[in-house]
Amino acid sequence: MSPPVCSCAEQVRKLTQQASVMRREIKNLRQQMDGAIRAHKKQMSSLQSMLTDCKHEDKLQSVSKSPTQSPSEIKQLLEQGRIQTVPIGYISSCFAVKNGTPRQPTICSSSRASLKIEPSVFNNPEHSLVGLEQYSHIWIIFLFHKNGQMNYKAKVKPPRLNGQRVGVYSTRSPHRPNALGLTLAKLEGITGDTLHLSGVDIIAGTPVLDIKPYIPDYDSPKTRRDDTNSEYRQTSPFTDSQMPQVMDLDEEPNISGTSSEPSSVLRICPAGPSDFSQSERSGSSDVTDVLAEVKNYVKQQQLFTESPEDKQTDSPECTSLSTNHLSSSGLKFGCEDYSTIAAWVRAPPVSNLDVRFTANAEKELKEFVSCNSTDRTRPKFQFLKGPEEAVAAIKGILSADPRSVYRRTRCQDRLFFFTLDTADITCWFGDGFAEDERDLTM
Ligand SMILES: C[S@@+](CC[C@H](N)C(=O)[O-])C[C@H]1O[C@@H](n2cnc3c(N)ncnc32)[C@H](O)[C@@H]1O
Repeated sequence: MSPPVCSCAEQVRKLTQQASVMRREIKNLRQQMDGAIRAHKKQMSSLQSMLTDCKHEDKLQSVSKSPTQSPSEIKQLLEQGRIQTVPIGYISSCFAVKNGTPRQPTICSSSRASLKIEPSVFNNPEHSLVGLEQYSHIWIIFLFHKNGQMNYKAKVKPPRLNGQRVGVYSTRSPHRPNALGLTLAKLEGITGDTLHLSGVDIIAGTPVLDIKPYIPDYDSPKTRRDDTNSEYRQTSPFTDSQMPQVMDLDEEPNISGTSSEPSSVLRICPAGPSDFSQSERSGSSDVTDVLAEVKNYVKQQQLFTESPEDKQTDSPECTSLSTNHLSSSGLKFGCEDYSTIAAWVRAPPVSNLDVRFTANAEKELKEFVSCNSTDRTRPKFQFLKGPEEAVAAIKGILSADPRSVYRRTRCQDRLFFFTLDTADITCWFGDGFAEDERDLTM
């Protein structure tokens, strides 16, 4: 029996109604979903911009502030000179530890190091170096991070002053408030985000806070180096009789001269091929020279303080200047344009030391190959380009006597060890001469 027509039509009507309800529900759901998607998108975009802000904030924080500081606090701290610094990179160096590291870069121009700019400081660290390749030298501002307890005193005893105290700010001592070091290094080249340097006095792992190009026009006042009267411009607080007490600072020993006094002559026997075994003696610097220089200096000072009426200016360093009249301070205009340094820095009464190599050390050093070598059978330097550079570095370091005053004056032990690049150096300091039976070891 077939169903009645009316009930079928009724069913169709009900189904049609249900379908239309369902369509409405679907439409509603779609609208809700669209709304949700829009809201989600909006939320995502605001989250994204928050994230960008956070990243920017993080970067700023990582460079100059602690995470807890707000921008206004940072501004305030900056104005007070109390910002927290963050290294722009860390030094890789042929000097692993302080012992045996030259006291100034000029002592050891063949030393090598590199500095990679931290990616946390710039998104593209290599961009920060664009243009720097045009300079031959850069200033490196770094932290003496191995100063231990950060002790510092107003007066320090530089090693080469044999116990004498001077004001910390008249020296380049690492032990100073803020423990900041300043080195003028040679820029050998740049590859990507990495600077290749030579002539450094900085140990491996040293945090670098800043680098700047060396621009002689800005950084170097006129000197009398190219002038035969240069010595006359040096200032010294010491009289002739005091002079011998002042035995140079460790900071800038004069490396042009070698010792002429038997008591200070060293014979050092760690490393070096035979053709380098005798130090090339260049120039001479002894106490007599320094005293003569100081006498000249004192003479010049007297000339400066006399009035023009008393004395017609004919001092050697001023005759070349067109303005020879006196300033209000009593100094001649023009003369003060020239830089002056303490006499005991420019020409220290302490002579440099002679450096010699034993045959065995020469032989062992010759075994070393350059950092660029592919020879795996021989000991290889990590930074140095070969034995010649190592010899130059060793001579520079030892001729300036890297020992502490205590070690030099109180210890019986004349042996001294240090590490240069991948080579361990053993040497012997002696009066006049000494033997070295030790080997250069890797
Ligand atoms: C006398 S300081 C001079 C440094 C720089 N040229 C200056 O004038 O500020 C050089 C000595 O500092 C020491 N030194 C180097 N790097 C250091 C570091 N990261 N922490 C502590 N001492 C360091 C080494 O012993 C080196 O002989």
